[in-house]
Amino acid sequence: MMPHDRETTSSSITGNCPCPTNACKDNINSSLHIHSINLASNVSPCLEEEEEDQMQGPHETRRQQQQQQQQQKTPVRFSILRQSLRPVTLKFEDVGYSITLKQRGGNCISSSSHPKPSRAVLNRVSGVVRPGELLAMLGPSGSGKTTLLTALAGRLPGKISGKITYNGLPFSSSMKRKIGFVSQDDVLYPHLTVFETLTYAAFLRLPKKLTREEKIEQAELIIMELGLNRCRNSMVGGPLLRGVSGGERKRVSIGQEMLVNPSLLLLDEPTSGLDSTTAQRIVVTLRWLAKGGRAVITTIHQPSSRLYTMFDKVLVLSEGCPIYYGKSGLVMDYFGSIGYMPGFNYVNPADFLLDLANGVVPDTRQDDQTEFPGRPEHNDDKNAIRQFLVSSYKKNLYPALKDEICRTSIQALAADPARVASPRNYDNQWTTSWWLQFKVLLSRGLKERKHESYSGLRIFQVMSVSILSGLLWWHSGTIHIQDQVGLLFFFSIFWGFFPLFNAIFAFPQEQPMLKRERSSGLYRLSSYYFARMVGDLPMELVLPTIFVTVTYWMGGLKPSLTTFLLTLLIILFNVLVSQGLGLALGAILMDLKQATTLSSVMMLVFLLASGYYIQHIPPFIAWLKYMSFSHFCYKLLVGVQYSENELYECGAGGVRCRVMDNPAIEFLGIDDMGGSVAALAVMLVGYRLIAYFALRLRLPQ
Ligand SMILES: Nc1ncnc2c1ncn2[C@@H]1O[C@H](COP(=O)(O)OP(=O)(O)OP(=O)(O)O)[C@@H](O)[C@H]1O
Repeated sequence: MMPHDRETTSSSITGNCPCPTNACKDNINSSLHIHSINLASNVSPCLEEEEEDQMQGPHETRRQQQQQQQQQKTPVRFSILRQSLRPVTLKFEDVGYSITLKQRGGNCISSSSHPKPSRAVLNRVSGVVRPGELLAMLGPSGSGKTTLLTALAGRLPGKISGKITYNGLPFSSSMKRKIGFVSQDDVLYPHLTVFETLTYAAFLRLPKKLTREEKIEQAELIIMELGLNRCRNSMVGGPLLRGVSGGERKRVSIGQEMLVNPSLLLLDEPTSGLDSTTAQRIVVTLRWLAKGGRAVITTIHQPSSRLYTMFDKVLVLSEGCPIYYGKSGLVMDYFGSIGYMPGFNYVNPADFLLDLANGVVPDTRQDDQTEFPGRPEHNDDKNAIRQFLVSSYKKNLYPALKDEICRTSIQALAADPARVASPRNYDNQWTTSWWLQFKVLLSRGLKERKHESYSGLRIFQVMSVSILSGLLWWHSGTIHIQDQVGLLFFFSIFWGFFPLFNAIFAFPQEQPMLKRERSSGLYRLSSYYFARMVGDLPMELVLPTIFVTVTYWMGGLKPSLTTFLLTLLIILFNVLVSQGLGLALGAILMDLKQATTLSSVMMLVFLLASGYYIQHIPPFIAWLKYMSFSHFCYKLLVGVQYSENELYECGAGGVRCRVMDNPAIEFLGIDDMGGSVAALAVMLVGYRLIAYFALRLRLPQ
């Protein structure tokens, strides 16, 4: 399984392999090529598949043999993960972080009777991780591991004290593209399959110079590497949709970040909830990634002893304070030197470390009569033990660590002349072009939302309302002009409400994914925004078109194709404006409850102020109608339906009246149609601009 082990065994055959891509032409790429053979031919598929193979009949086996032969004929693969393109040395010095307490008396660290308004979550934590090293952060739940990891990834909001540098430089927008961050909660699109998720990630993350096929190939390699082949075509799933298992989902998250070919990879509990074999497989992969010149940091809960031995360094936290930082193999010696020799029950050093970090020393050999100054006499005083461990760290390990940090600063500068020669190299451009980002995001959005957009329920909702209203207004005719005007008003209101409430969900629902991907600098906000707008269009326009077609002709409106088409155009215009308002409200508030409440109030105001229900609105509040897109839509609909000099039957015995004399139409006024179109156009652009800038403010730059 360990890829770098395979590398040594198969390098001898590189000379014979055909070189399929341009990328293979130079020396660097020929080393990628070496690895490709390993991955393509030597990677053992996941265990389940091997077992399945054994159970399959000869026909299946023959098919697989054919596939293998086919594979041998196809171009040999290479892996971008073979080597980090720009190794990064991460240093963190005396990192501190506090949170403000919202409620009084919630302080679990301070024993003071006067609770402080803030609580230290991290307290002067330091360390260095060089390319090629795998650092594990251990500590009890709540000890600050995730907080530190998030700080190191440059994603922690608020003020962080101390210093965090990457090759001696502070966090920058170019650095964020070199960091892979796997959070504890898997943020993935539930309706995409494993293969689709990783392929879209490859399209967005891998550099322009790779072709589409090469990017797909990289996604395939990751699938093989993480043992996801069996579930490659299963939906990822989420809280409301059953998909792949939790462990598989975690591996998909890791795979996504591996596709950045990160220089620095940070993982928050990547093995949680996994069986020990899969956990080991993941740590082996992390180790391999580290050996490819990356700095890898992972938090981990209770690693088994065989996992523990794979870590190069360990950082142990206890209530935000470090109690050990150093080589994983020296941990027992260190704690032995300060008076905590592990007893025979501690086969796993991680168990021993976690007990100590909790202030528990139940099974140590303290009967050796050696004096350890300061060591608490009573093993049941957890706070005293923790304090002793923290002060021992400060006395014994911290000075050497400071030295190491200092030395690393000088080495990092020497090892990275590119930075000195051309600091601007660091401000690199986007990995992919705007157009490619747009295309990928559009395709991904369409796939992810097709279930929602084309949901039978939604179609049923619109169709049933259209048929019902067609029946209610059945062949109304101008003789009942008031009813006809009512139908036009209903058009403007229904197609104001419906798109508005659908659009409100767009950004709040996608926020976690957007935050994650924007933090990694995957794409421009504008490419995402346009892809979203365009992706929503088909369904936003198809449903009202069907609705209007059915209801217009059933409702007996003017039987003129031109009038029908104009009516349809006005309603589609209204739909786009209303959708824009929904997007803006969603982006500003980013809270579904607040957004739906506010929009229902707004729509109610628009409904009342549009001029259909109340025709004598007091002048001091009459301006409200100018805020209402429904008012302009209603006015335009009436304007195209009736002409100024048109007559209609207004009484018994064939009495005819002017349309303009009808009180509702007279009050509305059907002059100045151009003004209404202009008002809607301003709203169409304005709401979308507001939504865009609100998103910019809300999301990481
Ligand atoms: N934004 C926040 N608001 C309130 N408390 C916070 C916040 N961020 C961190 N904390 C607190 O800081 C402490 C450290 O949290 P953190 O998530 O870093 O711990 P952890 O070691 O990763 O825990 P676990 O292993 O359970 O994930 C916890 O007590 C947590 O409640």
